Amino acid sequence: MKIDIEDLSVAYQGHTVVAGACLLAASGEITGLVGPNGSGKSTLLRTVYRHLKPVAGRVLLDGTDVRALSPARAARHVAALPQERSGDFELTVREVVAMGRTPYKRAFAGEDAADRELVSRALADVEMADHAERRFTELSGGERQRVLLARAFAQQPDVLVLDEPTNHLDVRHQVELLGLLRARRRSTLISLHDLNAAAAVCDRLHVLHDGHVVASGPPRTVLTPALLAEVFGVRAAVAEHPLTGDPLIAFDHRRPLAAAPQAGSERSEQQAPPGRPHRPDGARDGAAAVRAAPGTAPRQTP
Ligand SMILES: Nc1ncnc2c1ncn2[C@@H]1O[C@H](COP(=O)(O)OP(=O)(O)OP(=O)(O)O)[C@@H](O)[C@H]1O
Repeated sequence: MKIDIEDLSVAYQGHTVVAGACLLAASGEITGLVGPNGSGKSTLLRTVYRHLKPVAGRVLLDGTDVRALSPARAARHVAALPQERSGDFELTVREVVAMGRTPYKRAFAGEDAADRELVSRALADVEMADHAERRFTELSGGERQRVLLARAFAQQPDVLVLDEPTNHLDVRHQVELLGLLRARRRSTLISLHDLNAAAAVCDRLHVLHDGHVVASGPPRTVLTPALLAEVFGVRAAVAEHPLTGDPLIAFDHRRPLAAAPQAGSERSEQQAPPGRPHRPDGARDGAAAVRAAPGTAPRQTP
């Protein structure tokens, strides 16, 4: 199932924080949202899982506006791992994961064998099967995150919407979670702060800056030193990962703040200036010009 986000604007108390965003998350692909703090990633994701209503624009699931779906129908299509947590559940881990089956149940209907099997599998996927009978409130932050992810898996959605799913996870569980997402090949829209993780796991990236989508494309063409300087304000080199061949970003921790880009400097085809809406056009994807951050030697990625 694909997600089409068309000219989406979202506001809090009249203050627009996502402005005319257009992006496509293709069926079966992992689509990443990256951007600085406050750029609008969570807000955009909240409109996809219907927590927020846009002031303009639409979110289409295979052409159907998500707001036209009943809550149960929407929950069968979209499972979310939001940043905001709806209270601490006084439930066992297994009961929390079983909540993922609710959209498929008639009122007061209990679990059947198929539900129990799906819940067990979801718990095993996130390595929490041994904790199934523990209280959710007794878990560490990373363990809770994995249980909530298992709940999303148990929901068997067409689309997974994950807001910073690697928060709280140690490095092994981060790697495993992202590997699991790749192995599942389910349509996934994911926000990530870790740009190296985004480069490794995402088929396409959309970069948000001040509520605008300013660049879109495969990680290799989007994550350039120029964009990292301009959008994130950091000096960085982009190399090839020696083990995987993915883009590998090395930040300059000694001089983190990049100088403002030179006026009239070269810009890749997919990169609109911050503050100006970018309309992704898959047909125009291709190798983008790679410009080094100010003060570094220019380099080309393959
Ligand atoms: N409930 C809210 N009420 C008012 N303003 C909000 C609310 N939630 C977010 N904002 C504001 O909207 C803007 C975008 O926030 P959002 O959480 O979408 O950004 P983000 O890119 O996900 O940030 P981060 O990387 O820090 O999680 C920010 O300026 C934020 O302060």
